[in-house]
Amino acid sequence: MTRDDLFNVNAGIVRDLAEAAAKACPKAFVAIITNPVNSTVPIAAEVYKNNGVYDPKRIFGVTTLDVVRSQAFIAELKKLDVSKTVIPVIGGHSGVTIIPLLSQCQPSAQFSDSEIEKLTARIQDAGTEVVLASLML
Ligand SMILES: NC(=O)C1=CN([C@@H]2O[C@H](COP(=O)(O)OP(=O)(O)OC[C@H]3O[C@@H](n4cnc5c(N)ncnc54)[C@H](O)[C@@H]3O)[C@@H](O)[C@H]2O)C=CC1
Ligand SMILES: O=C([O-])CC(=O)C(=O)O
Repeated sequence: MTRDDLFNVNAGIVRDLAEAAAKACPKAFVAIITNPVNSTVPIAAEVYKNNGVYDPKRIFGVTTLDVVRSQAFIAELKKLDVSKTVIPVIGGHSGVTIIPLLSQCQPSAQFSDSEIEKLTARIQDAGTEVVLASLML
């Protein structure tokens, strides 16, 4: 089970909320956290397009957890102060679409090829572990 399995229920909820927002407050900044984020953001974008009010600079997917987890894993590995570790993460919010920019880590850190491989996989899979755990409750 992954975030994609949440699609059937959540797609309709996001569509209806986006429809209402496109009509009531088309200029608002919309931050979409509902999973699967990689699909719910495009759904909202399509609804806004259908309403003739789409502005790509106003619709966002929330992926901050991927940043926070990257910071925690890197600080742990490199014995850094997590509160001072900064690591940009770009892309989406699922598996290989989550792209931690390890070379841009601050303070700067050196990673071996094996560390890059393991860290990247851990960061990309961490959220899926959370989704799985919440479904087992
Ligand atoms: N992008 C991210 O980093 C994260 C995404 N999420 C996603 O956020 C979503 C919510 O997660 P939680 O807050 O943990 O769940 P939750 O179960 O605590 O809250 C869900 C809320 O949605 C409401 N709801 C249910 N059906 C609805 C409908 N038809 N219309 C409007 N509201 C409805 C429920 O009453 C409940 O208050 C999930 O899709 C989860 O996967 C959660 C955490 C992080
Ligand atoms: O839906 C959730 O609670 C989990 C999630 O996206 C994450 O931890 O990245």
